[in-house]
Amino acid sequence: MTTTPQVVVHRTKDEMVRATAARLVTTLVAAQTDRGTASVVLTGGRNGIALLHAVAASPARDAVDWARLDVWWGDERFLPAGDPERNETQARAALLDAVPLDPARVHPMEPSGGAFGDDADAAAAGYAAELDAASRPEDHGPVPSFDVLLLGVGPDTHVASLFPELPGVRETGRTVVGVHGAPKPPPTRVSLTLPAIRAAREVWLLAAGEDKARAVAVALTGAGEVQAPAAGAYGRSRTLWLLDEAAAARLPEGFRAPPA
Ligand SMILES: O=C1O[C@H](COP(=O)(O)O)[C@@H](O)[C@H](O)[C@H]1O
Repeated sequence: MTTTPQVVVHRTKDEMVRATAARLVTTLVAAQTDRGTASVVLTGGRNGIALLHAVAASPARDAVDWARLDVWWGDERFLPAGDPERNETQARAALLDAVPLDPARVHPMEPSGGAFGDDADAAAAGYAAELDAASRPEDHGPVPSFDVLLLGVGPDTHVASLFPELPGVRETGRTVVGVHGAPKPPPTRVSLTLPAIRAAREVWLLAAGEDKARAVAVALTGAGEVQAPAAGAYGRSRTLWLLDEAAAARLPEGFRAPPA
């Protein structure tokens, strides 16, 4: 099922990030109230990491029971463990090291030189197996029903490490793929596929800044997902685009949610 995207526009990137941090805390607390546990899929990139810094700085963060949160990643730059460009390294520095998570519930993608050596495809298959092992009968598939899946939107409309026209965005069978020849460095990556992304209850796409305005407009006005991967990212219950004014600047009239 495709959920109709809801577009929320904040005045500035800073407001977008702080409001999204509050929204994330509230959503995770609600999931823990309803189901006893919660799960989040993290993104890298400027906005995704800024969001984690904002959660860390929020006094409300203690409302989350961090020990009952499963943390996954939507994509990873296939680099050695601890490399500053790895999404995991940045997420740990921004938030994860500051909150009392259960280490067994934190699921980074393998680094290069790790359990799968330099084989990104094997690392992808390993992550797919980890997701499969974590999924329950009620998930109806090989991926858990994540509560919130976060995606930064690249200026070329990429999400996770699914880039326009590369094979990963066309994948319909596997839940995780190795990515080779990515146009944004590093060229080798590991990424959830669109079917895995769509297993999430809520998918939140983050974009701020004028360099994202074209991508936002293209993805929301009928582009195909092979040419504009962000167009194919949606959640089972909700798809939210969280923007600042600069990123929303090229959207036609009528796309914004009415002010709350
Ligand atoms: O390389 C990546 O880029 C995207 C978007 O990043 P941004 O800095 O343009 O917002 C990000 O979503 C992805 O996780 C990351 O690996």
